[in-house]
Amino acid sequence: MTAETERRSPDTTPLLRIDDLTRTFTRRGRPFDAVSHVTLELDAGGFVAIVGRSGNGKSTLINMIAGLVRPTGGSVEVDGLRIADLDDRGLSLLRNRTIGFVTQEQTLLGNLPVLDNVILPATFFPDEKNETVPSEERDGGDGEGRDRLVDRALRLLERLGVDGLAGCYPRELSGGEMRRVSIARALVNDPKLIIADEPTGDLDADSTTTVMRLLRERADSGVGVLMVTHDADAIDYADTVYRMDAGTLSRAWV
Ligand SMILES: Nc1ncnc2c1ncn2[C@@H]1O[C@H](COP(=O)(O)OP(=O)(O)OP(=O)(O)O)[C@@H](O)[C@H]1O
Repeated sequence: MTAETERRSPDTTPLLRIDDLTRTFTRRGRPFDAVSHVTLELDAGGFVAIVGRSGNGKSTLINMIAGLVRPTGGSVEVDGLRIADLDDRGLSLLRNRTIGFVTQEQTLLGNLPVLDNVILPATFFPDEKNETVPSEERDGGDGEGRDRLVDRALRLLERLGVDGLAGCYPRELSGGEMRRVSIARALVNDPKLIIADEPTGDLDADSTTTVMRLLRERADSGVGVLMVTHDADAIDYADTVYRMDAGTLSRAWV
């Protein structure tokens, strides 16, 4: 860890700090700010929802938080680490261990059954220090560690009402079932920060309640949750709601 990437004191640092974040794209020769000078802090245990019309920059914002899109200006710090200071491996580790990312698109691996998809994040980086996952579960390999990991994954799948699909392949699942499996995969490593892009897209009312109660519980237990949503029912579970409009973020009173 270099001086620049040294982790700051968790006592003084919010879990997520976004400072003057901007991303400019160029389309048909004309530059525009998809995200424009956004500043936001999220503490451990906080639950923030971001709403806004399609194309207003929400996905670009959360992709910058996850280090998938590089900012044009400003900075993102997650758990005391500046995203811009991390190399590819550092970013992968952060995404794997600190952030649980529920993407808008379906990203389950088609050649693996549901259960293997869910435990996959816990099988990465077997030789790295991992503070969130008990050591005996880190390798996801043979023996007791794998059994516990499988137990944890099955409990999450059960909680989300899709444990009966553990042996199925993604192509055999509906959109809403895939969404719930993706949520289980995002939570399996007990992330400190959950970023969820439309986590209730494709879900019926009962499944929406199940998912939102799970996210709320995680927040109540000290996890930071940042959710992008169009779903009025989902918004009710957040502490604070922001609106994204033409790349800028402001408090929404809903
Ligand atoms: N790589 C890119 N190059 C050029 N323009 C882009 C690129 N990615 C996104 N955009 C544009 O940036 C704007 C913001 O896109 P973004 O996907 O962040 O919106 P969004 O609010 O998440 O929309 P939705 O709710 O439909 O997912 C859109 O106008 C989009 O067309």
